[in-house]
Amino acid sequence: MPLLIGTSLKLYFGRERTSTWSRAVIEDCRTHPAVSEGRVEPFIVPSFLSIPEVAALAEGTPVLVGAQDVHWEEGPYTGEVSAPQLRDFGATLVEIGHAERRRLFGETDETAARKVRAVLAAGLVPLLCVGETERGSAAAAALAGITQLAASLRLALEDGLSGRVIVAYEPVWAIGVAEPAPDAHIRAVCTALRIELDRAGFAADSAVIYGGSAGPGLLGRIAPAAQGLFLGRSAHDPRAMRRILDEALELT
Ligand SMILES: O=C[C@H](O)COP(=O)(O)O
Repeated sequence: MPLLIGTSLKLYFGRERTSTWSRAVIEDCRTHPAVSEGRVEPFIVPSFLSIPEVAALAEGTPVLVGAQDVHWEEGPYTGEVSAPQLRDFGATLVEIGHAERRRLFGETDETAARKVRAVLAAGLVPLLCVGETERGSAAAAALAGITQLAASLRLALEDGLSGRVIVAYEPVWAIGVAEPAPDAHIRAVCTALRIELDRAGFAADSAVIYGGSAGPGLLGRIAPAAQGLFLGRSAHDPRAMRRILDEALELT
């Protein structure tokens, strides 16, 4: 299985920088042996507004394009974006339940569950974020993550939906800081989440990846327990993405 390596641009870049950055990163991905040999599946999650442009740039390459959020219904929901719209505009991944959306916009495991169901029903891939809020033991973090994962998959499983699911383990206390969580902590929690995800019976190419102040140098210390990286700030410099692709090539 290829490693998944990608980033959400959150709300960092405007139109022009998104475009310049995406061109550079997609070109690197197109030509890098880690990608062309199928060892890495890269992904980019820009703002909604840039999805059509980034999807057009990524066409014909293995780079997946995602959305940072979704609504679970269609109809009278002013300001929202639906899963079928995202599909029509070229997204294949949909991020759900990021810590910033939980903290700032009141999202819960229940709203995550509705979104996972809507995304799978539209034939898209949920990129579901889970992670404990406080720093503690790996055992407590694994239990919290498994509980969140089970709650977020509940509605999709009840409806008998299948497909690929990507889980991003992002301990909240390790997002936006100087260092990622300790390697052993990441490995232990990702392993526990992977067992739970496998138990749920989604597609074989489902994966658990790590995010939270991740950057060059980390992948070799946490793979294969983590099957990839969800990058934030470190990916703003396309050279960092390239370095991580180099590291993935050495590993696989
Ligand atoms: O979506 C990405 C994560 O929230 C990580 O962001 P960060 O690497 O800037 O901490």
